[in-house]
Amino acid sequence: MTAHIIDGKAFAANLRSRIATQVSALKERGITPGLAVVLVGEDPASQVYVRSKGKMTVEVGMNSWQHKLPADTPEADLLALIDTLNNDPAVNGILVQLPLPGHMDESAVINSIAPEKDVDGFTLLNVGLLATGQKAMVPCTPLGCLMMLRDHLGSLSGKRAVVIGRSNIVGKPMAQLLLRDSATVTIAHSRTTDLEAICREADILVAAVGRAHFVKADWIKPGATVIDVGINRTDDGLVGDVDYAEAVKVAGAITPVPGGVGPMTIACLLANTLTATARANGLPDPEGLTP
Ligand SMILES: Nc1nc2c(c(=O)[nH]1)N[C@@H](CN(C=O)c1ccc(C(=O)N[C@@H](CCC(=O)O)C(=O)O)cc1)CN2
Repeated sequence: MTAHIIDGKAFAANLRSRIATQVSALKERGITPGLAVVLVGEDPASQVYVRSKGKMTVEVGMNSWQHKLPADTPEADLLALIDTLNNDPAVNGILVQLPLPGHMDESAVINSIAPEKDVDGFTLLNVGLLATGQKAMVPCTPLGCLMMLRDHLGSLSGKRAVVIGRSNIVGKPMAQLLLRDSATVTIAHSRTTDLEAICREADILVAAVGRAHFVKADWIKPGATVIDVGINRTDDGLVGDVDYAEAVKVAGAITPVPGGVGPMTIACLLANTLTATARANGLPDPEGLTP
């Protein structure tokens, strides 16, 4: 028996089409959501992601602005740009593409974004709101994973979830979201002792460790749902954190790489931009786009 393949590409396309419908409805009320994306430097992967974000923002009917700054831009110039965007009422969402060049203080830059426009959900306020179970902007990648998990499993209540990875962008917020859905959550990482045994207890296994084929098939409980967040460029092309070819024979369901979590990241960015727009205009949160 092979696992059900969770098709993130199709799921994301469906999500974008629902977002486009809700954007049309807002436009009829004279409101056009707008997303500003800032890219500093010429990292090739970041350039691809930013281009893709701009294209999809326009496709769902939103306004899109892209600010591309040279790699040696002084941090003060970037902070000044963010301040301008914070004060522009046409801009509902602001995203600074990561990673930033080494001379910049990532935390200072992120926390200069107005929390209500922080569609990445990375500012301290949004991190704290999520951690305390309050209305927050939720980081896009974990939000996309949660949507796919709920769609596949229904209720997550009581399920044993293991998240491998403790990053601020994926691991920690993913764990918060699973906890919020009443899963029993373990955050593991590359230094966790007995990692394999811990993984084997998981009904839900989220791999976000950033190492190609790190998770082996015999770490997976038969029938478990496996979400692979890894994007690793190798000589064999783009691969995830899970040894997919073997894992697919053990898991009950699994996301592929590419075509799993990645496309959901951008769709959820658009979802967050719509949510930020609704909140800025005193409207209820859009249906089905927030946790
Ligand atoms: N400010 C942010 N920076 C970064 C984030 C983020 O959420 N906010 N996440 C990643 C990069 N990222 C979006 O920015 C991203 C990564 C991957 C994909 C994607 O669709 N991947 C495809 C494969 C594409 C390829 O060939 O490279 C897939 O998995 O199918 C979208 C967005 C780091 N920076």
